[in-house]
Amino acid sequence: MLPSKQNWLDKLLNFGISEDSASNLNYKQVVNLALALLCVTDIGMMLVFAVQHAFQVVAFYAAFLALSLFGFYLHSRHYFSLVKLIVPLSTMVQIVVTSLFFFGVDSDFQWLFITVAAYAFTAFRPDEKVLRYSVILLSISLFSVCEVFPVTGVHLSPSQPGVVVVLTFLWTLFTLSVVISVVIARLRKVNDYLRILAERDELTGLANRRKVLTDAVKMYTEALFYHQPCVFAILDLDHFKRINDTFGHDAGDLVLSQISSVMRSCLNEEDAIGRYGGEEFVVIMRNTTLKEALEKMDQLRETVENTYITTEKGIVIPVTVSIGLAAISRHTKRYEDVLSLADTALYQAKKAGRNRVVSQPSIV
Ligand SMILES: Nc1nc2c(ncn2[C@@H]2O[C@H](COP(=O)(O)OP(=O)(O)OP(=O)(O)O)[C@@H](O)[C@H]2O)c(=O)[nH]1
Repeated sequence: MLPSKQNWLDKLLNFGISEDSASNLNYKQVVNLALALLCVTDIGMMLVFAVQHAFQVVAFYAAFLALSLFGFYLHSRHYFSLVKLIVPLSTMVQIVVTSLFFFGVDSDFQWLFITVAAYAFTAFRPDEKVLRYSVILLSISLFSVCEVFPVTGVHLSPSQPGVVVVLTFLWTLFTLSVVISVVIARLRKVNDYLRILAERDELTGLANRRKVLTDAVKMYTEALFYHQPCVFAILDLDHFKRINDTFGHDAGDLVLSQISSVMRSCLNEEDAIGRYGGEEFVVIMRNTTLKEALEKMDQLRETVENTYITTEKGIVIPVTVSIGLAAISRHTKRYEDVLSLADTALYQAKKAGRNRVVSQPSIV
């Protein structure tokens, strides 16, 4: 099967980039993209001039193609800073020589300097301002040289400059849109990653308090809107302080993370679970009656009771959980009311001896 377009693009953008270079990731990807675009341009130019039998010019572009490929090699050998400079310098030389000596400035080929400026803005970090603005200034100067010395191209017939103008415009447009779309795609990925970080509890991998409460509001509203049953549960590990005091805080962390996975595995995809705080969790079961939720939570309680957490030192820690349940009803005006009822039920479960499930209202 052929790899998807996204796969190809990702492979190209990440060529020669190792895990440890995450802080430079976007800049390195822009350099890879620029190298790839340079290769495509050089191959295109070689074809154009080969058709015109201008083989010295073909050799000129072949040399720059080799330089770009060497750039990929250097990149894979971690000479990133060098490659980052080779790209704009190689591009500028090619644009100047092509404008002044091959196509002539009538072709407006020199407008490709816009892509060098775009590169300078996206490939150099904010702390590399000197390099960034040097490249931009050099591009502007060379562009001005091309505009001031109106040399007629030696390789274009009188009608051809117009075609080159159109192609230059299209290639600039294409290059800029590729750079912009890559930058936007990267921003989106970073954004998604940050959102996941902001919504996840680091220790347990479950949703954190903010996320599970957002889910609670959403599921509460949906249940009211579609007239579906929905149950909230608060789960609290029993005597957790004792676990910490007896086996140490690290063992407590281990219990929290492993019991979280066990609890998640007892739920459906549709159910939401999150760490409410400390050793307390919230579960929201959509489209579930109180009776069904009681059964499900009792199974979960039993599974936790039968799970023995073993520490690195081989110490086995028994864990139990108490659970309070409450369903959305016409008496509940806000999701906080349901949570508060579930909390009351949890208190009753604790008071009645722990390791049990109690609902509000209770059903026998
Ligand atoms: N290891 C560890 N302990 C935590 C964490 N968050 C909270 N705790 C501890 O959890 C304990 C909760 O204790 P309590 O609120 O007294 O509850 P409990 O001992 O479970 O007693 P009951 O709930 O009445 O069964 C406290 O000792 C907290 O320090 C955490 O992230 N890691």
